[in-house]
Amino acid sequence: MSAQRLVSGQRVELLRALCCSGAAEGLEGILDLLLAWDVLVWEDYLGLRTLGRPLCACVRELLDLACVRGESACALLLAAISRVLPEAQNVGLSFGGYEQGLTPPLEGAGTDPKSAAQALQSDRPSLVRKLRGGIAAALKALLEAGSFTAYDCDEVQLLLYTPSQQARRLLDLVHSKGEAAAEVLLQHIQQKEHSPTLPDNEEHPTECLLYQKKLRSTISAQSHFLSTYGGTGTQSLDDIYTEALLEVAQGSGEAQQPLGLEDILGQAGTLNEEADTVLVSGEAGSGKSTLLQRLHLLWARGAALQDYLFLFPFSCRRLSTEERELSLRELLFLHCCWPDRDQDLLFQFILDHPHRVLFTFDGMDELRLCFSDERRHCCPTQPTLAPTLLFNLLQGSLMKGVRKLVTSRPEAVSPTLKRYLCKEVALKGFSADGIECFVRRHHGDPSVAARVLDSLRANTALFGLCHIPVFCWIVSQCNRELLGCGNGRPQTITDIYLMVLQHFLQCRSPCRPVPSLCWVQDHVGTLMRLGQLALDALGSSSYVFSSVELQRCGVTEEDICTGFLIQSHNLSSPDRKHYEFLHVTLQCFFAAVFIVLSNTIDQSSLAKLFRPQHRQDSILTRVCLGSCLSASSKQEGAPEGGVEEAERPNLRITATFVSGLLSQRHRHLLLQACPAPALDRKCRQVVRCLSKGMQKHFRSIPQPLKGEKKSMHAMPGFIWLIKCIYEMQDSSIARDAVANLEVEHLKLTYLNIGPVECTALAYVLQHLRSPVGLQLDYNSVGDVGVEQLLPCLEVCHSIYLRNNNITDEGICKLIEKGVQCENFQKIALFNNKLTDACTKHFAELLKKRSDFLALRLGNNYITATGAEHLAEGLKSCQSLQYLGLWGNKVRDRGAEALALGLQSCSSLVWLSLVDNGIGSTGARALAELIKSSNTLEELWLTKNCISREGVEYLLQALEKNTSVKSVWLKGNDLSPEEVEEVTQREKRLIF
Ligand SMILES: Nc1ncnc2c1ncn2[C@@H]1O[C@H](COP(=O)(O)OP(=O)(O)OP(=O)(O)O)[C@@H](O)[C@H]1O
Repeated sequence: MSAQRLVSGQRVELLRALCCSGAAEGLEGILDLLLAWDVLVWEDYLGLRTLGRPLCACVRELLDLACVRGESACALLLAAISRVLPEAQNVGLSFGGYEQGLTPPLEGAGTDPKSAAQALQSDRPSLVRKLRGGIAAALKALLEAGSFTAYDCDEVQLLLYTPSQQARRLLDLVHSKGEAAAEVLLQHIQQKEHSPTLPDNEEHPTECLLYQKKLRSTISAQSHFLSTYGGTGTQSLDDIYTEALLEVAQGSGEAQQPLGLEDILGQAGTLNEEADTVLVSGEAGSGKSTLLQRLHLLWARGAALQDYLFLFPFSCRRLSTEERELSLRELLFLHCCWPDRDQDLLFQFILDHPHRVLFTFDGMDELRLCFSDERRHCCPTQPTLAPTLLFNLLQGSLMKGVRKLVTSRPEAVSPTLKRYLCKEVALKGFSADGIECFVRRHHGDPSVAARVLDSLRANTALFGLCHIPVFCWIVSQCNRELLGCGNGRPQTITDIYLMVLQHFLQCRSPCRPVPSLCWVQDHVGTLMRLGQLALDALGSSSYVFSSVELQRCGVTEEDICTGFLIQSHNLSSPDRKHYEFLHVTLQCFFAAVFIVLSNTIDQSSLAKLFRPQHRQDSILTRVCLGSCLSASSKQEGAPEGGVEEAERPNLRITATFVSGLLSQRHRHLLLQACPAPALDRKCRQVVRCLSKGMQKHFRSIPQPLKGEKKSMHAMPGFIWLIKCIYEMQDSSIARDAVANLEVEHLKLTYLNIGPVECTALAYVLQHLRSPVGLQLDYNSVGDVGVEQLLPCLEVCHSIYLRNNNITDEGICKLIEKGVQCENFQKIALFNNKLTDACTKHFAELLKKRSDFLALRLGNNYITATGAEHLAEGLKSCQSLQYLGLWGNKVRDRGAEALALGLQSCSSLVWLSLVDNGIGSTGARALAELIKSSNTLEELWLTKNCISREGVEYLLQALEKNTSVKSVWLKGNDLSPEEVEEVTQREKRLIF
């Protein structure tokens, strides 16, 4: 098809692709290329620029202009679009081969430009890339040469421009100034290219290198040891660090590829080219701080991230304790590393080279305030509050262009912050292999490691929990308790934390080295003192305690010796010690112990802990826990006007522990320290709260529209309630909780559901009274999660597990169970890691279950062999209505096998073989299927390699078929004329 027709025929799609992100970067990049390739002259460009104009209007004008200019302009436009737009935005666009076929002139390699101004135009795309990290230095050169005025410089550096826009604005201004200015700029760029290590400004490399050396050795010393376990500091990170699973946060719908550590700051998964902040999100204890620590260590050793001359690590926990106003300069030098000399020069160098600097901020969720972009602060030397500095750095108003790496729990990432993210990477904890590797590293003695692993494999719920590194660490740490626990095998998070409690109290407490059955009673004082400290602080998002705070709660030296509190090295000085809990989840656990054992917690406090926590509730939360909050945390008061307090995911974790502690299984322990009536009362109240919480969710279910299923879309709070119920380990509570849930479809997509959540979900949902469709798409269920879900498969008529990292191993277990489940009729497994190995099992399922309705296996790794196995099952299947194999590789042989297998199937309504490498031979076989079927309505064959000959078979088959409504054929091997011709003959062929 001609390029002109492709452009005019796809006008709507092109408009959507170029405007959907709302950012002008795509269009501007295209204009750069078109200018360089002489498709546009300067006047065209000025007319098409986006400055101050609606993006869509500019795109429309560009499309019109290309069409008017004719075929070669359109061909180059298509080539430019395919080069510039990210793949996700190109989906569905057809470039008709123009993206490769017509080779545009190489940037800067065409005819030799006659003048510097022409060189700026023909090299424009690469100049934009080169300039965007060094605007300040280029302006300085132009200013010094008298080509630019201070006013020009200000105009280029307007805050509202992205770095690329600043670079373009600079080039535009140079163009308007003429040849002399262009020469200055080119010369500056050439000089810069000859000194690649320290671009822009070479004046003070020695000072920079000296500071870099100091920074490296400081960071290396800080990150060498893992900070956990009693602060003994003896576990080196090199010995214990285990790779965890990292993925681009979901949303693209693409199959997830695991990322390596260096990919975090690489291109993969970039959503917003103009933003400089990368977020690593992960649940509590998933290893975010440890991952940052590893990156810091590697940088300090020169083993990773070497593009960055300086790395400045920050802890949000520490920033939260910073009460002074301070400037960016003070923040860097005081919080990270003090320069021994030439501070002014060094700081100026840092400001001039933002792209060579990396800031990391660990634990955004621990800041007391929510991210806000309302208070602007742009001056690097003017003091302000630490959170204001942080927020302005993240959004790029301060030190634009500097790379930021932030970690946070997912709940604490607000939509406002998301707007400033370049990309989001999800940290998913350990894989099954990772757990094994960690346990082996943790135990010097291989026989102990083997026994721990055996006991984990024998207890799948516990194995599921070990995907979260902090739980894996506890389980490994407490191997003696684990291996000796006999029947009472740990199942829940509370079980694990009670195990570590017992371990520390018995092994580390100086006063009672002999293990005792009454260990709670023996240590009740310690528990209450540490519990009160933990709870007081949680109410005000405090995680670091001064000696004064310890004294206020009566915490003794002996309590500290138990090892739950460690000295906070960053904040302690010889005369002022500060402490923090070993891990924040342990702080939550101690807070829960206090809530359960204390007689000062009244009913309303407990009720409020279980309320859904919205932001506006956070002040309330403080009030609700007021009875046990100490004076100091109350005094902190509300934040300054306009800034919201951060959410408190830790209160949810605390509530989960409270539920677990009140479970009957732990009653004997708690009775050592609390009378039964008090425990009964609290337990009854928690059960009531959980039940009420569930009812509230059910009440929010809308009445279905006519013809639709009654469906509930669960929010994160629902999963939390389910986890609390699981912690109670009482099936009657689980049964009552869902007794009133009457839905046909339960949607639990994008909720970070991993194996731990699957265990809890299955525990509760198995009690549903009528079968549901369980939609778990876009989570991290994995093979272990699938196994955990099996108990509730009985009540599922459909299960949707798209994009969940599931392999043949997990799916085989699911099918084995599914074959026996009466209600089970549909499964969707799009975007997983399935291969031919699982197809025999599906064939068995189809043979044995005469009422199975839908099998969707799109975007996996199934080839012709797998299709042949499936076909065996299809031969005896008389119920299947939907078969989806989009994005596999069954090719002609597979299509033939499937078509043959489906010949006798009198129920099939919908078949998708999109993008499967099928040619005309396959089309011929599918034509036979069309002839024999009187149920098939839709056949999807988009993106294959069927030629005109293959389509002829389909045409002839359709002449004899009345049931088929459409055969989708876009993206096959037909010329535009052929497409025209066949659609004239058969309207049901859709291109
Ligand atoms: N990659 C890893 N290799 C070895 N151990 C790890 C790893 N990640 C985490 N751990 C263990 O788990 C503990 C908790 O991890 P970490 O503090 O990094 O989690 P986090 O995600 O930052 O938690 P939170 O959000 O609650 O602060 C660590 O102290 C360490 O013992």
